[in-house]
Amino acid sequence: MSSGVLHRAGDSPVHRLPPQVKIVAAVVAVLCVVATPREAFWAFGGYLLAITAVWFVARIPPTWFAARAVIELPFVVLALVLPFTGHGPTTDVLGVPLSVEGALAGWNILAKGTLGVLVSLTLAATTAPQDLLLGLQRLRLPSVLVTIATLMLRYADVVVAEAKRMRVARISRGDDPRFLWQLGATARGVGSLFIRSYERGERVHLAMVSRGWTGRLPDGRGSAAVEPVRVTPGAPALLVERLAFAYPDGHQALFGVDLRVEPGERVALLGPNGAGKTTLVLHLNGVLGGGQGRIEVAGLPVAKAHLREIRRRVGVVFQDPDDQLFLPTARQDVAFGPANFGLRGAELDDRVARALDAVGMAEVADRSPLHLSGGQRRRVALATVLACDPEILVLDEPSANLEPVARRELAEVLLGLERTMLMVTHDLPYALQLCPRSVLVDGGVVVADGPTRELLADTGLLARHRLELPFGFRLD
Ligand SMILES: Nc1ncnc2c1ncn2[C@@H]1O[C@H](COP(=O)(O)OP(=O)(O)OP(=O)(O)O)[C@@H](O)[C@H]1O
Repeated sequence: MSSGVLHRAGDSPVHRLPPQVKIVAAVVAVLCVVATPREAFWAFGGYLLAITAVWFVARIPPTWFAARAVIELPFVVLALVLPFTGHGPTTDVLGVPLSVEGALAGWNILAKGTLGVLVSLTLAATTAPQDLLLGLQRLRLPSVLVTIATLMLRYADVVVAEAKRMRVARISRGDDPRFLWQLGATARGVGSLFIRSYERGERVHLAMVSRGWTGRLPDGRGSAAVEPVRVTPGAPALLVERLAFAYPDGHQALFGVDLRVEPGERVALLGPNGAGKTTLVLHLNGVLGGGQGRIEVAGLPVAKAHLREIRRRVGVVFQDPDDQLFLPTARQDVAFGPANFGLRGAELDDRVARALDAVGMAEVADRSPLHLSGGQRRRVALATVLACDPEILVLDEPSANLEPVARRELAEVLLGLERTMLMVTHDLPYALQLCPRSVLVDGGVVVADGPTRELLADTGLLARHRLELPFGFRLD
């Protein structure tokens, strides 16, 4: 959405029209086009004239539409085939007999298809995707449909963003997708684009599941409040015993992990790439399961019967904030989790406001998260989890891709939160700053556990597990 796939930023009377008015106008225009008899050639000319007048007012050059008209290709192909395959009387064109009925049917499809595409492109060009969703909401479309449209837009955004990244990567390696001999590479690129988009979609889904999503849309009626479950007094915040797990493809990632975290502790989870850190944390709120061993959260076993309560208690902030943010505004994204857990009305609004406030993001509440900077997005992603009021905060690489100031500001926010915290990180100074205790995982088992300063001072241990303090960093 943010990438403005189709939306062309501008400030014209057309851009300024309320989105619901534009949606209704577009639907009426398409219905008129469809209802027009195919022989009324003048009417189609009139429609085209009206559409170009809108482009003129909106200051969108026809070339912009020409470049995107490729989506019309199926209509063109069909329109070209029909004169050859149609029945009835024929007429000779350059010695080739063409079906009159087929030609008229082809024209009908081409004219109406083209006008339909142009109307849709005009709407998309002059209305930001999030405004389109707002327009649908104002038109009182069932909230279920608006949510589905939101998710579809988010997915389209994911596909376009991946496609752009892959295109840049290809072009920078000397590839030029315009040439025919690059067709093979382009085809392979499309295949891998879909796999990557699917994987991204999976991660967005995991982040949704982690915030209480059960497949039911939070439409204000569906979710019941979470029943409070009795906490075992004196139980550790987290208890993991002999946890072993293999992915469905047979790859074993965990080989018997033991971990105990007391309430209020802040623990860093360190380890080289592929050590099993993410696999471990995804077990803590039951997103991954089916392995062997025991996991308890405040004495409550992580089992199917308690998953809702477990997910309310264990908030997972994913590594990439884009996996966590998918709704039109930051406020809606932050409300997603608590709404799934049954909060409504003033209570929900209050929870959202407090979470945004806690991360210093109250002023961006009504902006699209996808238009925020990387640091702001990470804070909003944290707010989406804080709003669920979890007792345990699990953060996967919170400082990744942050500029130094944003990294420090996030550390200040995290230090101000009084919660049990488990932080997966490769950023060893960050671990030292935020977590008095560190657990080192490698090869799917815990290989060291102790005060962060002591672990980081053990250069032999770090070297054996491919960890290294940054150049110039000294442990004083
Ligand atoms: N969906 C999957 N299917 C199969 N194997 C997987 C899957 N996800 C992860 N793995 C494998 O499991 C092992 C542990 O991966 P995991 O992502 O937990 O490591 P990590 O410690 O978080 O690594 P990193 O620091 O690189 O993020 C790796 O060998 C990885 O290739």
